Amino acid sequence: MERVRFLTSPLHHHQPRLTPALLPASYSPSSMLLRRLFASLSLAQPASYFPLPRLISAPSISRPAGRSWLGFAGRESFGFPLMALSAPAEEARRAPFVPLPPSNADKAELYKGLEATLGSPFSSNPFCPPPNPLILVVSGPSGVGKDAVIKRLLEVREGIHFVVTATSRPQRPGEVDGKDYFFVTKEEFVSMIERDELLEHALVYGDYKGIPKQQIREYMGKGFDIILRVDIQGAATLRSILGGSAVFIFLVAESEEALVKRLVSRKTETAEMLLVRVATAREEVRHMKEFDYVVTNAEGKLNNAVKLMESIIDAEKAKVHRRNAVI
Ligand SMILES: Nc1ncnc2c1ncn2[C@@H]1O[C@H](COP(=O)(O)OP(=O)(O)OP(=O)(O)O)[C@@H](O)[C@H]1O
Repeated sequence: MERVRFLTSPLHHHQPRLTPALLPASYSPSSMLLRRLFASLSLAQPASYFPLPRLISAPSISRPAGRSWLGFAGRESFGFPLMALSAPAEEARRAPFVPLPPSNADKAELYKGLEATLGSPFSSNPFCPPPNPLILVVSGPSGVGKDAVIKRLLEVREGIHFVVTATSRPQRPGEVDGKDYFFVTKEEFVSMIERDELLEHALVYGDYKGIPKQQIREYMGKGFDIILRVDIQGAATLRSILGGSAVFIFLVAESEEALVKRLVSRKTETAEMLLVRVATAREEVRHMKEFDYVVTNAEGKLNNAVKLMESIIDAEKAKVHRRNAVI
């Protein structure tokens, strides 16, 4: 009996398809149509109803390299081959037919066979290039725990650089110059502004604070993610500079009450300073909606806040449409 070979789409391997390139020499449109009809019927009905099961019983599952699956329409219709396939230019472009090795071939043979049939070697290039370094802008009311959360995050996760801010405020007990802040005089700070060395700067509670650009460039160049710790005013300025290229995270305590207790326990502010900070915090939480994420740093739950920060970083790195910050 004359053998007819079939192609099988990877998505419809139960539906063999005839392709013009694999037709027997005796092909004519009418005989083709007849065979097509038989094939369709035999697929639609149990084999016992059909007198020609052999015609399609063992289709050779192979695909010519570079060949479109559109040689024929599906078995629901009996159309002729599409014109595009029979065009001479298209024929010339096709790679020679390479049969697949049998399914029981060893792994290496099957791999090579798939490559040969597809007509090009499998690429070892990653599907997904490495993520861009992130700029994370962390903000929130005074005393919410920005320093505490960032410090712990840096302990548990590698590849993050905390940008040390320059400030003209006096050093607090326990703070280290060059680690917590660069402590400079007001005059020194003003000359940094004049030399355009700061990405952003502001006067906060009577003291200057600003972010040195060079530090960000240097660490992003080494592939580090960058953390910027700024007050709400600073975050708003950075949003206008960086737009959607950075990730803006708003840190809150679980309640105003908890925030005040935390500030009081820190014992670093006078009563007047506390009053200003608490009143300012009331206003600041209204700006939460201008951030990308909000992280609650609840009393005694510092680690939970840090875990959430890590999840945000992971999710940002898995984004299809990536942020691309340039300083
Ligand atoms: N989850 C938490 N539970 C209990 N105490 C915390 C928590 N997070 C931070 N603290 C404490 O709260 C106080 C304020 O924290 P921190 O200094 O980190 O706040 P901040 O937001 O950086 O404040 P500021 O903006 O005024 O510098 C610190 O004494 C810190 O140890």
